[in-house]
Amino acid sequence: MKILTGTQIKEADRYTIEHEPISSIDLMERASNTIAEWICNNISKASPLLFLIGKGNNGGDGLAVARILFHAGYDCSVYLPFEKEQLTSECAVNLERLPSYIERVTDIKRISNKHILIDSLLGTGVKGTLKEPLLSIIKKVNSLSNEVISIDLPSGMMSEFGNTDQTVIKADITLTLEFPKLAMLLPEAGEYCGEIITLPIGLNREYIEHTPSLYHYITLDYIQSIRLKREKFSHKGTYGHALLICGSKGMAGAATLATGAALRSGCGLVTTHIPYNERFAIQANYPSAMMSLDDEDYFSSVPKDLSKYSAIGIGCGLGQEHQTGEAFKELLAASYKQPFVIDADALNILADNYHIKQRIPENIILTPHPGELKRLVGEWHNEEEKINLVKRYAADIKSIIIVKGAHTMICLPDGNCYFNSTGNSGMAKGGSGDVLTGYITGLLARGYSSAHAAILGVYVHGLAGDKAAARWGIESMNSKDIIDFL
Ligand SMILES: NC(=O)C1=CN([C@@H]2O[C@H](COP(=O)(O)OP(=O)(O)OC[C@H]3O[C@@H](n4cnc5c(N)ncnc54)[C@H](OP(=O)(O)O)[C@@H]3O)[C@@H](O)[C@H]2O)[C@@H](O)CC1
Ligand SMILES: [K+]
Repeated sequence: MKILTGTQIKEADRYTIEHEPISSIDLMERASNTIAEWICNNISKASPLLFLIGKGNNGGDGLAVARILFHAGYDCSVYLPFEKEQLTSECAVNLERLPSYIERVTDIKRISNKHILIDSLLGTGVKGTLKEPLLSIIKKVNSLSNEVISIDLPSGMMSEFGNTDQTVIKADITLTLEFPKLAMLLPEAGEYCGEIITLPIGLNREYIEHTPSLYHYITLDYIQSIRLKREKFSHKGTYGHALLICGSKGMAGAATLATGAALRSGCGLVTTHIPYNERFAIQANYPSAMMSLDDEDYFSSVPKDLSKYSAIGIGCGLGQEHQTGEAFKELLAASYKQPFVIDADALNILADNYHIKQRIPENIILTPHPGELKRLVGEWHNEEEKINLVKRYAADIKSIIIVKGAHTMICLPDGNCYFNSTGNSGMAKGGSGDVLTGYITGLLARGYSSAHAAILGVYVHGLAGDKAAARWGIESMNSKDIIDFL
């Protein structure tokens, strides 16, 4: 799913009104019906709803939803801190349509803690730092313990960048219209959204298809469209051979997790290159994997006959011994330009070694967490700068960078960025990255292109994490549980 900018969304709004055709007020009504339907299906009528209304069309949505839910039997009241003359025309029409039985709250200090607050103060129209009276209202709301549901965006949040010092409503749920907005997926302010629910409101398909965007949200439909079929008349040779170069003294766990994940990818064979003394964990846990053994307690010698491997993953638990760096260099020189995944210590070796950066083949996949990313691309001061640094580095090495975190971002060398829609904070634990590296290496061996392996790998890894969280709880789940659900 494309992610359009706030400006593009306004244009899509205008285009839809002109070409469907539909009037602006009817489009607002359609959006409001969709929002109201979601609330009817998910929020009990026992909870009183207090609508916080702004003077723009986001406020218009709030007033229309209040009316629809009132007629559906909800206990609704509204708080409107503006005069009628200040409202946009659609907002004013919806104020006129509001049944007089709906209570008008005049003092925000009188909100009871039983109310669910429906935040429709500001949507995509916000510009710059917040002005009064909204600044004080949003600060007040953030000091309360009430549940908050935001319409379109948590009020105050700008759709793309510039949220570093912005005051934003802290929502528990955000019902966003048509597309998630880029800022919702970035660490700067993404935390303010709570759970993100995307509600289609029927903006013009043709306009959306023809509007260029470098940003995409990964959906299940897209994942299903890129999945490869498994042939009936096939054998293990059909599905590729993954080589993992992982583990060092005391770090056999990382290699074991990567191996287990690669075995779930659908590839035909998995070989793990690991120090001889660390081989037991893999033998005991994953008899389906083969091993290539290193005489040292760390990666020191390139596995024999690299031509038989269709993809190579290197880095999990590797350590940063000098000899490991040398062996990495030899590996790159001896490889047959197979697709690579480079993770963890191998990324740190890459960041510190210009000669290795010069030798890496094109179209490989780098999987840094934020600390490793800084070593690769340098420091940033805000999300816009970070994304630009990542795009530049990906273009420079003509490869894919997976920036791990909430809504993991996959940046392709052509500048397209895909944001993940699966995963949870229970995955922020040791070993999750090893599972991802093993799984993506397996997908590359299985025959996926680098871009598809990265996108599919990240999505399925997050989905497995969500299933592990449902089974064990977000606190208790650990990285090995993710493998069980791949
Ligand atoms: N996309 C679609 O297809 C559809 C979109 N729809 C809905 O429309 C919403 C967008 O509506 P919108 O454009 O009227 O803007 P909105 O967010 O309500 O705010 C505008 C007001 O904010 C004010 N303001 C600005 N900055 C401020 C600041 N820093 N601090 C304080 N105030 C500030 C500004 O006032 P001003 O500064 O100009 O005095 C202006 O009056 C969108 O999010 C969605 O909910 C649906 O109805 C149907 C289909
Ligand atoms: K809002």
